[in-house]
Amino acid sequence: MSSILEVTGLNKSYRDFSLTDVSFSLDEDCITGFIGINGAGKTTTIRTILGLVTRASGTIKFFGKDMNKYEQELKDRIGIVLDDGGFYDELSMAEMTSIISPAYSRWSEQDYKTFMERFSLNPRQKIATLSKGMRMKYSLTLALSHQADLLIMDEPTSGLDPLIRSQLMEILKDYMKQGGKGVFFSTHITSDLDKVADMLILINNGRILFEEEKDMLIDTHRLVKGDIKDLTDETRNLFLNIEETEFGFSGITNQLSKVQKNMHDILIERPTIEDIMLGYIEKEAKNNVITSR
Ligand SMILES: Nc1ncnc2c1ncn2[C@@H]1O[C@H](COP(=O)(O)OP(=O)(O)OP(=O)(O)O)[C@@H](O)[C@H]1O
Repeated sequence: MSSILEVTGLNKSYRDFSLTDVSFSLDEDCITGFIGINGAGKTTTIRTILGLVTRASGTIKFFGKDMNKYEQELKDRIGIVLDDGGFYDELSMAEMTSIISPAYSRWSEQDYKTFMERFSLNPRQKIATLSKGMRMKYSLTLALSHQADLLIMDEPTSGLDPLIRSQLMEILKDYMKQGGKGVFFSTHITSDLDKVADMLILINNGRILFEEEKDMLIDTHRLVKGDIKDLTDETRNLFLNIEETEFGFSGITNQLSKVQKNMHDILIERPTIEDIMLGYIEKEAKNNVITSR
């Protein structure tokens, strides 16, 4: 499998936030979910790898080529969906499209019309009058209309109703069927990824906490529920996080066999992506408290 994007040692600082040594890679034929809570650094990472904000250090290679040297050629091959879209509000979608489409060497008027119809968008409607969801659908239409080899989307599902969200997931699966393509999309709505993602990358406080195959991640973690009296210093350490209530505890573990050896009368469930994400975030928060003491 060849690499579609390689990000190595990316650093970027704002006054109160930094991306620290962000490295990851995307393989072709993979849909990768870029997950993290609000303010984790998803948008900053995406904008930085696309060269929309400057970086302090790091290398970015799309399709094996350096973004600094081949920016125009590479952007021709990337379908981009950003939250603001960068559109001119006073234009209609048709007028905006006539400005954007010549920038792409493989623009397909047929694909454009198909997606505009699929999303029930009227090309004559002014951009200023589009709802948030319609704006997102228009962005998606543009990204999907120039035979891109990689789709990079920042929170594409935010503002979309559940019907359109599931339609989008189907569109992504169809897009991948062409072969040799890749999708990278950020979201904090992890349920969107359950059906479609192959890989997951978790970012928190500007650092990558894991980059893992989704199925592997779910297979190696379990949600355990049990009685608080079974929690000792030793057993607590077997969990990424623990939530205690008056009825008992629940926690995420990646050491199930040890948990089973040391704890009895427990319920073991398959975790969701969100359970695992929160487990790692809470574990990091706990570690940060310990190291800052
Ligand atoms: N231009 C900027 N100047 C200063 N700080 C910024 C700027 N852009 C982003 N930040 C800060 O960087 C941090 C990460 O923001 P970012 O938008 O990358 O997070 P996110 O993971 O995309 O969040 P969300 O899910 O809420 O969109 C935030 O604390 C934000 O305030």
